[in-house]
Amino acid sequence: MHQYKGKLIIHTGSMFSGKTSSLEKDVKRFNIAGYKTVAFKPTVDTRFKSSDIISHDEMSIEAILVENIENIKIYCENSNPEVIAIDEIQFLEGEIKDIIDTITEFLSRDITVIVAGLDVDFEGKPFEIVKELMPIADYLTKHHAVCVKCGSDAWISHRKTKDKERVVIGASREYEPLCRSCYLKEKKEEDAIINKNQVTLL
Ligand SMILES: Nc1ncnc2c1ncn2[C@@H]1O[C@H](COP(=O)(O)OP(=O)(O)O)[C@@H](O)[C@H]1O
Ligand SMILES: Cc1cn([C@H]2C[C@H](O)[C@@H](COP(=O)(O)O)O2)c(=O)[nH]c1=O
Ligand SMILES: [Zn+2]
Repeated sequence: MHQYKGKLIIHTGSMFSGKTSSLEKDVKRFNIAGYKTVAFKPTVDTRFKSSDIISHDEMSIEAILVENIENIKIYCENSNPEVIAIDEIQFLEGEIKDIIDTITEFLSRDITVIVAGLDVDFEGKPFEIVKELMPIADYLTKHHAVCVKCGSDAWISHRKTKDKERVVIGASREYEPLCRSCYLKEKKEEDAIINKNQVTLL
């Protein structure tokens, strides 16, 4: 009866672009259509202190917390879902190859996989797993937040704090979506302040 099988659906883009709400909407539609669906999210994102997937506009769906793709594989071996959703895939621990191989295996077993994840980090560097999954996708949507400086389509999640580690969990206190032009302007201003401080220290 269920016609929709073994598709990879990717929602990517910057923070606040609607990746999570789109994944949630897909999951809700598959549930309405009667598909056996399960959603996962990596444990690293502890923003909401709940296992639910919660979007920035506070829509939520139930999810299971996992550390790596092996956890997902084991869970699915026992529960046989027809549709698997993974939010924040960039935070899934382990080898990229293992993630790709497992997702490919799900697809070959007619399981549909929906993933949401950032395409680039706060410096514009690609998140490898999303980059590697893109060519395999049946449906790939690059979503755009609104640039908070000029209202254009955002390209990057600009980090407002001084933290330099790649992973810093946060929301609008720590990040703002910016278009390329506003981001480059912001970087120039930040660099000018750093240079000025260095001169003062000499
Ligand atoms: N600058 C912005 N541009 C677009 N949406 C924003 C912005 N700031 C806050 N939002 C909110 O974020 C929601 C999208 O949240 P979500 O689906 O969780 O995005 P993502 O998973 O891509 O971070 C929008 O529907 C809107 O309510
Ligand atoms: C850009 C960027 C983001 N993060 C963190 C910040 C948030 O906790 C998530 C992204 O959540 P969203 O659902 O896409 O809004 O990722 C990070 O750790 N490092 C980064 O460079
Ligand atoms: Zn802008």
